[in-house]
Amino acid sequence: MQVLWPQTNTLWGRVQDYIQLTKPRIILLLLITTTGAVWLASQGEPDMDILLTTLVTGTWAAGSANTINCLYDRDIDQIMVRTQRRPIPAGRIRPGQALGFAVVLAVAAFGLQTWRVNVLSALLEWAGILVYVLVYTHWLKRSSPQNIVIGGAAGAIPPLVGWAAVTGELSACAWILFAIIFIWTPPHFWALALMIREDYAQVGVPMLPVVAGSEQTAQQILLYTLLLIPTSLLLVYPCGVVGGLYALMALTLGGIFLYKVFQLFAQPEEVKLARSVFKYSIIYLMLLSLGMGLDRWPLMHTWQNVLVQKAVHWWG
Ligand code: HEM
Ligand SMILES: CC(C)=CCC/C(C)=C/CC/C(C)=C/COP(=O)(O)OP(=O)(O)O
Repeated sequence: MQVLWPQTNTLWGRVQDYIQLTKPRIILLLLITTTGAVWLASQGEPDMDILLTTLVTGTWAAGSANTINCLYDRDIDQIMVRTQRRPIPAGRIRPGQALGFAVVLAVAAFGLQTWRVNVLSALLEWAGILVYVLVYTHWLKRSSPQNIVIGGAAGAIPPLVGWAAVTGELSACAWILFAIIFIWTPPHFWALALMIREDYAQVGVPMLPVVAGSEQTAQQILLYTLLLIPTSLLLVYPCGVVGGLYALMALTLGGIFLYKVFQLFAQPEEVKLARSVFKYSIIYLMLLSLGMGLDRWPLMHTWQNVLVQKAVHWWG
């Protein structure tokens, strides 16, 4: 069968196609979690050069990983309704072009991050690409219903990159940031998979809702969400890198998450509830990262100390 590659005519159309390959909305959230880590590691006073360079190279590295994923999965992406119109399955970008683009992005990310920041953070960016491409996309996605639990480690690497960019090493607190996203990933993804499980079933991808059904998936979502809340608080104690404002935000955001997940647990077949959990998972992670930033905002820190002192005085 002859394959046609209808090219997009205008330059802007081509640029848009390449941007689409990188899954930019997902990158935005990855950058937000990276920024949260940079903020905490530098105690609210980040070096702007380090922050901006890490965000630029993080965009390139994640863009490279996502492009390779689009390339590798082009066979199933062509069949699933959600992914059919992506540039490779729709024939707007050739596989060879996508590969070249991904290699350039990965090499540029490594070079710039090593040159301007440090080699550990650059190596971690490459580790993110390798885990996502080899462990998740190649090894587990099509073979195990636990694919995203283990493969989810890739998406949890950006905070390690941010931390290493500032300190040149990985402390226990960096690993707690990693753990927060690692545990957040199953509720995030399985809620979505509940909504589109027919798509996955059609192409034989063994996502948990396809293999184990809605009830067990909702149960697993609940377990991970229950674990997520105490994990998010480890940054307050024993880490001590954030204080009361973050704790309040983590508890409130976690409480809302748990409420939504309980609703889904009660009615696991209700697609509307799964959609609500999926959308909220994104808002949760955005606001939790914002909470880290706000808590360590220099002025906010002073206010918190004053409030704590007043409270102690009042009670005492
Ligand atoms: C292995 C782990 C993960 C899997 C399997 C996964 C899977 C997905 C899928 C299939 C989508 C729908 C994309 C689409 O409609 O084209 C999605 C959306 C999204 N994911 Fe994840 N995800 C994972 C981890 C993450 C991580 C770590 C982040 C960021 C910290 C993230 C952020 C997002 C965002 C922001 C969206 C919404 C994108 C939009 O509005 O189109 N995901 N995820
Ligand atoms: C440090 C660094 C560079 C880390 C890379 C992290 C990264 C790119 C995570 C992406 C996670 C994600 C969107 C998985 C979805 O894949 P999928 O194949 O299930 O989604 P799809 O079906 O929409 O293609």
